[in-house]
Amino acid sequence: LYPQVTKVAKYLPDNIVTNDDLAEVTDTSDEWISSRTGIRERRISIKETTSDLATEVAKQLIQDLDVLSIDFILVATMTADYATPSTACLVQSNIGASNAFCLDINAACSGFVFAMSTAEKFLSSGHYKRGLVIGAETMSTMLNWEDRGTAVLFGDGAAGVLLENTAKEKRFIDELIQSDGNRSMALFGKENVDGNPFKAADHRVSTGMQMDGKKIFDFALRDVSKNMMTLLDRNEEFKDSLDYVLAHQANIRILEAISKKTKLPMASFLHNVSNYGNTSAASVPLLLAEKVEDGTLRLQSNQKIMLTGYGAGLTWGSILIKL
Ligand SMILES: O=C(O)C1CCN(c2ccc(-c3cc(CO)ccc3Cl)cn2)CC1
Repeated sequence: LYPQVTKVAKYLPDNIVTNDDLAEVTDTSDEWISSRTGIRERRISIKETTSDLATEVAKQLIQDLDVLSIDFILVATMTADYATPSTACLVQSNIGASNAFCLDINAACSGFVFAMSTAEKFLSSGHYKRGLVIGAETMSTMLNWEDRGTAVLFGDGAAGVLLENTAKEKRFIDELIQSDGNRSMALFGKENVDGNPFKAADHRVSTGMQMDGKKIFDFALRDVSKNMMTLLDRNEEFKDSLDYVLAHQANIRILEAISKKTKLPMASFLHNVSNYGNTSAASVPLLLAEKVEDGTLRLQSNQKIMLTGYGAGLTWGSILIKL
């Protein structure tokens, strides 16, 4: 038996922040944000942490399951509650999955794709049968709210899948997972750890996300398009009949540009960035969950999809899946 997606779930903080709401707290406008990114609103958590969001997803995924049958929990996040313990361990405690091993994966906006690739190897090894793979972020905790160029792009949210060895034929068809650490400083951020009074002033890094938008845009257009085409060119069956691309939802303009460069029709690029902004590792699973819930995608349908992540690291990667 082979690994397959048997359930999807999503969870979003209630608090909706529109572009106009942002225009009241920083020097921006609905026109600037929506014309350049396609984003109209996003969720900003008031008191829920990343582990709270991930736990709500996990609770939905284990419904009518024996929680003790969960072999592992992977949480893809760059906004973990703590450096340690992992957010995955907090989720384990919250749902009582006492037989699972748990770990976080930090591959920024490629996190969910990297975690799906990792989970598939755990399941294909024959050692494990069932696992949760969740992308969860409270990006609002790491934004530099003085930098209107980045603070307006991101949002909070979580979504994930139940993966089980229940398929009679292979459904994870192929993958191409890449990184380039040489370009790490094009997009980076950290928590405020400069409280240490002994730290020399010139060793203090300003907190929050810092992004060279142009460099990242060009990276996404060049490297991600090449990744997708390389993968499709070596999988004829997919190339001719790919149903949908579920790519990281950073910016609608980048999806349009990738569509043009790869000659994959824009209609095949599912998108919901307008409602959630860039939720980093949560964006691909959030799109997957929404499109299953609205019937565009159907589990066990044999629909051919490509999951694609790209972001800080730099990291990027795609997986071809038959649902
Ligand atoms: O048009 C403009 O002036 C600006 C130009 C800069 N923009 C950008 C640039 C980069 C990203 C981005 C971010 C990540 C991180 O998850 C990953 C992938 C991408 Cl492509 C999103 N927006 C916004 C509009």
